[in-house]
Amino acid sequence: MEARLLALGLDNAGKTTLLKCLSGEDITNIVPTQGFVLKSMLRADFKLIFWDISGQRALRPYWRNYFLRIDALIYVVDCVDRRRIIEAGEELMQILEEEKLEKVPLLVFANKQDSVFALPANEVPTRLLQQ
Ligand SMILES: Nc1nc2c(ncn2[C@@H]2O[C@H](COP(=O)(O)OP(=O)(O)OP(=O)(O)O)[C@@H](O)[C@H]2O)c(=O)[nH]1
Ligand SMILES: [Mg+2]
Repeated sequence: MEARLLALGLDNAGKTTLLKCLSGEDITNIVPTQGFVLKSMLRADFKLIFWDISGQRALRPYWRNYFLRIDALIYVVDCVDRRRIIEAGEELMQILEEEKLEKVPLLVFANKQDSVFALPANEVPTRLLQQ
């Protein structure tokens, strides 16, 4: 069995860190992703293929190039960066308008909950939707 997952979210949200954590890699020296990184993880007889895409504003128009044949979408939100929560919401809304993603399950990952300044995870959906 094989599943293709796409990680999206604003720059600095923590996509690369999350994926490296999942694959048990060192997370001490993570740099902003340039373009995209393809990551493969084998779990028992299950293969997970992750597309880790840059969240930099200039590269966001390219997100849609990865929407084909995706089994799930993980949208990572930096809960400490309250200033950009509306921007994160706007980008998410644009993604959800894509026909190719119509039937694709979405996980919104309320990241950086270890920080005392983080917006609590249960408040994230409402804040993302406020425009
Ligand atoms: N406190 C805290 N910091 C985190 C967490 N996850 C990521 N970070 C930090 O957030 C910064 C950005 O992490 P990245 O994983 O590079 O973010 P990204 O979403 O891949 O960013 P781009 O590749 O530029 O799109 C780094 O300094 C990480 O150490 C978290 O759960 N808690
Ligand atoms: Mg990255």
